[in-house]
Amino acid sequence: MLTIAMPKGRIFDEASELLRQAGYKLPPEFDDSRKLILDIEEENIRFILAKPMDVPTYVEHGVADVGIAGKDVMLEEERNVYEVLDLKISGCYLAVAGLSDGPIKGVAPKIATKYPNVASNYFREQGEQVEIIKLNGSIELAPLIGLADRIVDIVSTGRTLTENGLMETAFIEPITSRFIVNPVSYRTKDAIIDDMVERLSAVVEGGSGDENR
Ligand SMILES: Nc1ncnc2c1ncn2[C@@H]1O[C@H](COP(=O)(O)OP(=O)(O)OP(=O)(O)O)[C@@H](O)[C@H]1O
Ligand SMILES: O=P(O)(O)OC[C@H]1O[C@H](OP(=O)(O)OP(=O)(O)O)[C@H](O)[C@@H]1O
Repeated sequence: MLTIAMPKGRIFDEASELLRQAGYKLPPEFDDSRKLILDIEEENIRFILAKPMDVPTYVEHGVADVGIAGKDVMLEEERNVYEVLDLKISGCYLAVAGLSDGPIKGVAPKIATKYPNVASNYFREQGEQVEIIKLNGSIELAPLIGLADRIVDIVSTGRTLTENGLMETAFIEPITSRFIVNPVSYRTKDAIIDDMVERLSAVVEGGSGDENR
């Protein structure tokens, strides 16, 4: 059996749709279940439903053989997993934003973010010394109430920035979801994983993936 770590939340619907297009028979109950472990016996697949940020952790520890994770999560977590396919779903990007795009005053400006590693790597590469403040959500609030000078966060439509009077000051990295694999599973379950990667890849590249099935 192959265990796949699926992110709950935003990515889930697009990832399920991709798997269906690749020919995997996921029952309708799959979409609105509260179960955290779902076995699809006819496909010989077990799904575990995880917080998006935790998916690489399950895969690194081998309790999931494969998983689907945002590139943002991969950059933040730096887990020992193989990133084998860009699924090209749930697109967005990481950016720096603030109340204005002028220079920031002070020696070590405060940067609020859900992504402390991404943010500190980015500012180190820029040669800027900053103080990182880790938050778990509503990041855009931080500059509005004086907790931080800038934020590092995901931008998708740009609506959250606009509605809070913030502007993007730098683009960091484009983000899509990735298919990731545990290194040991890649050796021991190569046939089933290769098959899954091929089928997903066919869908991503434009075919339906199950044309010849
Ligand atoms: N507008 C967006 N905001 C945040 N993440 C997005 C957005 N668009 C796509 N994504 C992708 O979705 C993933 C986050 O999904 P989701 O928001 O469901 O999880 P979360 O950040 O853990 O949310 P929460 O903490 O609200 O439960 C990110 O890792 C990213 O790759
Ligand atoms: O550019 P937009 O389309 O507005 O999307 C970007 C916003 O969406 C995410 O927040 P989320 O909705 O996950 O809420 P959170 O603040 O709890 O992280 C992200 O952190 C931004 O705040």
